[in-house]
Amino acid sequence: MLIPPTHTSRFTLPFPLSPPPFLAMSAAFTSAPPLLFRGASARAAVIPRRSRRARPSRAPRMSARATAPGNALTLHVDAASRRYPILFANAVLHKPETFAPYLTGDKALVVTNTTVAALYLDRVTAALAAAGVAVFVEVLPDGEEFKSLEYAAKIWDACMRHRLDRKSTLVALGGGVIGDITGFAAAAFVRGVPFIQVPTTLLAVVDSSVGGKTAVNHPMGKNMIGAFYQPHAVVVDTDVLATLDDRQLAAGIAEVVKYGIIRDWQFFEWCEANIDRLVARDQAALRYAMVQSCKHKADIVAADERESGVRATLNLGHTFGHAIEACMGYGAWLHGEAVAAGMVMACEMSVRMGWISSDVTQRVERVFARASLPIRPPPSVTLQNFMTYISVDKKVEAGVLRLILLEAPGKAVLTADFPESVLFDTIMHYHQLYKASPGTYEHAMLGLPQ
Ligand SMILES: O=C(O)C(=O)C[C@@H](O)[C@H](O)[C@H](O)COP(=O)(O)O
Repeated sequence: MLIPPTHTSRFTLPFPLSPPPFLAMSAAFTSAPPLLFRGASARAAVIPRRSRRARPSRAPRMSARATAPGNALTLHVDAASRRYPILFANAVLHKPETFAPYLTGDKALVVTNTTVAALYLDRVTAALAAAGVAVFVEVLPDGEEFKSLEYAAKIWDACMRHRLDRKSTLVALGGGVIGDITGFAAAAFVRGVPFIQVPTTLLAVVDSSVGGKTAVNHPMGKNMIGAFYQPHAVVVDTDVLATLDDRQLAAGIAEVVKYGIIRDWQFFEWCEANIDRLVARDQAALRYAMVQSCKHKADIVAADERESGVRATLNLGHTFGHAIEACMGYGAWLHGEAVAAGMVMACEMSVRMGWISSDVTQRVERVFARASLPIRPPPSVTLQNFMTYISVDKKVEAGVLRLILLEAPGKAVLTADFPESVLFDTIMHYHQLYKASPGTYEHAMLGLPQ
């Protein structure tokens, strides 16, 4: 039996929680132990806060170093387990020299999806072959719903079939799903083979390809099965963004804006001022956004590779967002879309805690709305659904729920220092908004499944 610390209040929502319909067979949910809440009075901020009404953050000093001539740019990620480059260039996917420095053995397996294969697979396989390795290919279906153990096993089958060995390289050519599942397959195959990230979505460039979080989803929770496993290189060919559809572009913009919200308010203000350029794919604006985002990510990963502290702030909005993704069925909402709505919810909760003014939430909502991102959770995800998925969030420790909230504009904090009522009220706020004005609410969800 779990004995909670004395200052921790027990979670009071009725248990056992009911699973959403598509998980009705899952006994694991119905036997879930209660979450614990520390409550607002306890000493609980995991990353210490200075004062409740802290000032907006100034731009942090970033350590990622940039090298490379001309239009090309190389940043470095100094993770504790591996140092590796993020290469920015254009029109480089067909060039053997793009990959050659990072290939170790005599074989490479390119993992991609059906959409990306049609666009870029030929040039990547040609470049790898010209770099001197035997090249094999595994093409997965496109979508978050395929980021599962079943599809990771297909990658391992391919590794076995083609007799890959410890020096062989896996190449993840695609967006976040392909990067995460391939990285996970690389981490586990013969206990670890080298892999190269070749992100083809904005979200993968600015977020998932950097930092070594690899994983597959479990029906009960997003990214629940995975490993911290850094790539040997991240190759960003900025030309690939030209083929990205508008929805995918917006999903990436959500993660770009996140860096401003969590640690660099000046960058948020730059995003506010330049959101129309980003949406219009202005090359200079996109490049600036990508480089700034990767610098932030590299900086955080260098400080805290395995998320024992500051790295958790990258999870702003993810507790709510992951609940939306899992509850709606993986793939119904894109990750970036769910996280955008989740970030709005986290801001709203921070307002209710009295830590930031409502003006901050409104500004975040305006930027997301201009990028055609949802700023409301779907009404079909009930309070109980939210709590069911939140109960398996990776930031829950010893049964205590911890969230990323804002203590100031540009200053995120990992904290258990909130009463459960504020969390419930925040979630219920959206249900009340929906009831009061379904039409307006639907507009704020932009036609996504409800
Ligand atoms: O790199 C990180 O750390 C992040 O949390 C970045 C997130 O934006 C990303 O979605 C990540 O995959 C989420 O990780 P998880 O641990 O919440 O599953």
